[in-house]
Amino acid sequence: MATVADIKCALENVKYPGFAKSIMEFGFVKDVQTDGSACIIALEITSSAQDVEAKLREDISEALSGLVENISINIKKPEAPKQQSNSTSGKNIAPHIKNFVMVSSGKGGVGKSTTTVNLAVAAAMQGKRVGILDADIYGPNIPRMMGLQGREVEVIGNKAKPFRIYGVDVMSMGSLMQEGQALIWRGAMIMKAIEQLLRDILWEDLDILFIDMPPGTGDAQLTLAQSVPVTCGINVTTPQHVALDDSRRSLDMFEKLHIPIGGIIENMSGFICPKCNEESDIFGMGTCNELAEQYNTQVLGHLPIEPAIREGGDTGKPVVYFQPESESAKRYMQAASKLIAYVDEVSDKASNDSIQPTTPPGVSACSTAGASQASSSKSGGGCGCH
Ligand SMILES: Nc1ncnc2c1ncn2[C@@H]1O[C@H](COP(=O)(O)OP(=O)(O)OP(=O)(O)O)[C@@H](O)[C@H]1O
Repeated sequence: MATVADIKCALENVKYPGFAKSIMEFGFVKDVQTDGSACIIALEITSSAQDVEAKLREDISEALSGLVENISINIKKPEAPKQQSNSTSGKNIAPHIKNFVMVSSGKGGVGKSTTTVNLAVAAAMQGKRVGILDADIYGPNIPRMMGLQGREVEVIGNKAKPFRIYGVDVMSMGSLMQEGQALIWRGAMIMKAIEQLLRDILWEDLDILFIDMPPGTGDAQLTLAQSVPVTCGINVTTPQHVALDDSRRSLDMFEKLHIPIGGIIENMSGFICPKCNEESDIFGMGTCNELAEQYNTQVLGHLPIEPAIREGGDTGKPVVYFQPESESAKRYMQAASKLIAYVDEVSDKASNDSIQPTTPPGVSACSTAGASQASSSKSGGGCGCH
């Protein structure tokens, strides 16, 4: 005759799908009742995904198969989120910021930070209250591109004040680390850093916070999406086919995290000669139109290779602000207004309800390691996005 203790002991072996910890360790088992041959188990889980429920039913039945004959499993779970939105009931650690735009790229060096800077300044020039959060922890270039290198961060209480320049509030990991300081980031550290950049910075009430992400798809992206309801993501790519392949991964990530896709910027699309102003094709042009169609999104702009863009980045004088008559500046302005229109359209729908972590605070939801192993956890295994 199985007892409640026997059943609970067997449930210790049932892992929560995608994680290394059991449903008992997570505290998801709320009640167990048995008369020895039949049992009723009440679970409360944080995922609304059908496949998580189905897997749990299967694993629990298997774990109890030799112990009791009749098993009844009641699972309480959150309501399923609407598609293409990330819902208003999820976590938001910076609620005074109206919209969050995640700027991503499949790989490094394609002009993600350059795009972030120029789109943000362009949006500010169009009357929006704008901020830039440089979350590219591996290569924070925003301070140089915004002319903030060497400037001391002002600390008020235990919070840091963003810099204000060209009408934009700016904070970067680069301004908080010593120059040249190299850090090796692990899952739990990345989570903490991203959360602090949102929570411990004195952000004003902003219309849009542009977030310059590290290249690729990893813990930083997932943490951001879990910390605030990201209004939309944009992808920056160059026109070569190899770059487009990497972009697909980035766009897939948005879909997986239920982040609406605001559009694609095709950067280094053609070359504008500074001498004759003629535009010529170098890496290809217009190749991301098909990608945009595939992901049911828009191309925000085709930005040419223009020396003025690079010079603006190197000297901390964004081209959109300092050379508004240049072709690039005009295209950034157009791209920003397209993005603003999209943000206004989807703003109310933003929610991250469906991707909340099921792990305790400080433990990476992407990690298969338990809380006690958090400091040595590697990302990989299961992740918290359902
Ligand atoms: N359209 C462009 N024309 C000329 N130079 C450009 C253009 N876009 C970006 N660059 C230059 O290319 C270099 C890389 O750009 P940027 O740092 O923005 O890329 P990134 O994708 O953010 O890189 P990382 O992922 O390494 O941070 C910079 O020197 C920048 O000034």
